[in-house]
Amino acid sequence: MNALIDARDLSVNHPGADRPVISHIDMHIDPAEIVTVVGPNGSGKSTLVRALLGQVALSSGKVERLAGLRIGYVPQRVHIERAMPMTVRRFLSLPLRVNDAQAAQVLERTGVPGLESRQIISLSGGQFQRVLLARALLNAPQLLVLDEPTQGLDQPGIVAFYKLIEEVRAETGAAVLMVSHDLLVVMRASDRVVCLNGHVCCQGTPQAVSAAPAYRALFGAESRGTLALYRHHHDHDHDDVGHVHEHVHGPDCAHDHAHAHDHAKG
Ligand SMILES: Nc1ncnc2c1ncn2[C@@H]1O[C@H](COP(=O)(O)OP(=O)(O)OP(=O)(O)O)[C@@H](O)[C@H]1O
Repeated sequence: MNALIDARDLSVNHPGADRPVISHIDMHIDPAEIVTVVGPNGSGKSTLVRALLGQVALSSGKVERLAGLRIGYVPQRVHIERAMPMTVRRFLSLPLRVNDAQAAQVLERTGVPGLESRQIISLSGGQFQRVLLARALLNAPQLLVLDEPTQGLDQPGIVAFYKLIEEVRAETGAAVLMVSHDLLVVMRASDRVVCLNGHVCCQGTPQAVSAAPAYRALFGAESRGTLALYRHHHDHDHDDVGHVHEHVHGPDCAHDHAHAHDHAKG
């Protein structure tokens, strides 16, 4: 089946920056898969997502999106919307007008039924994220794009949110592209993980990425938790963990080589 998005050799230079924020990235999103982008602050995750959506100018490369692709996008910075005096019902009708039944149904689906008359500003962080997800689902997206959807949620809230995402994927067949800092939960809930630090350090199944030196170097102590998650199951021969694609550094790399030392150490 055709990829929903296929990107080749993507580089983005923000105005005034002395080097590319992201460089030479190849990436694709297939139908119905959950792909999560992880990486340190400032590693270009949001820029990559916006480049895939055609929202930033590319300095190199090409992005192909399936013709007519329906995308439900929840951007990272929605605090302005949140501060506006507005009911949930009205918020759901922006920009796409929906009827009461559709609004009620989508709120039910995202686990926050009956919130229509509540002011956006009065919602808890977890309720607000579910309302954002509800709005993103209204145009029956083939691809949901969620930029740090669990920011500000506590651990049970994070786990519950990812569970909801998996349910939505199973029901609708939508692919999901996420940016996240919740390494442990991401590893459980994703089909594929892309580890970013200006360039793609490594990508593959969660299991393969969690064992990759580049991932371990980038996330240090935090990565041990995700590796342990898989080691736990490795009391038998297990070659089929999927392939990890690691970036090979060259003389033209314009990015931070922090993790290259780890390769050298073996
Ligand atoms: N529109 C812009 N103009 C100039 N610089 C930008 C712009 N957007 C992002 N940047 C810079 O590009 C770098 C990468 O930003 P980006 O938001 O893509 O990273 P991120 O990995 O999503 O970060 P975080 O985890 O903190 O959200 C940062 O140094 C940021 O300041």
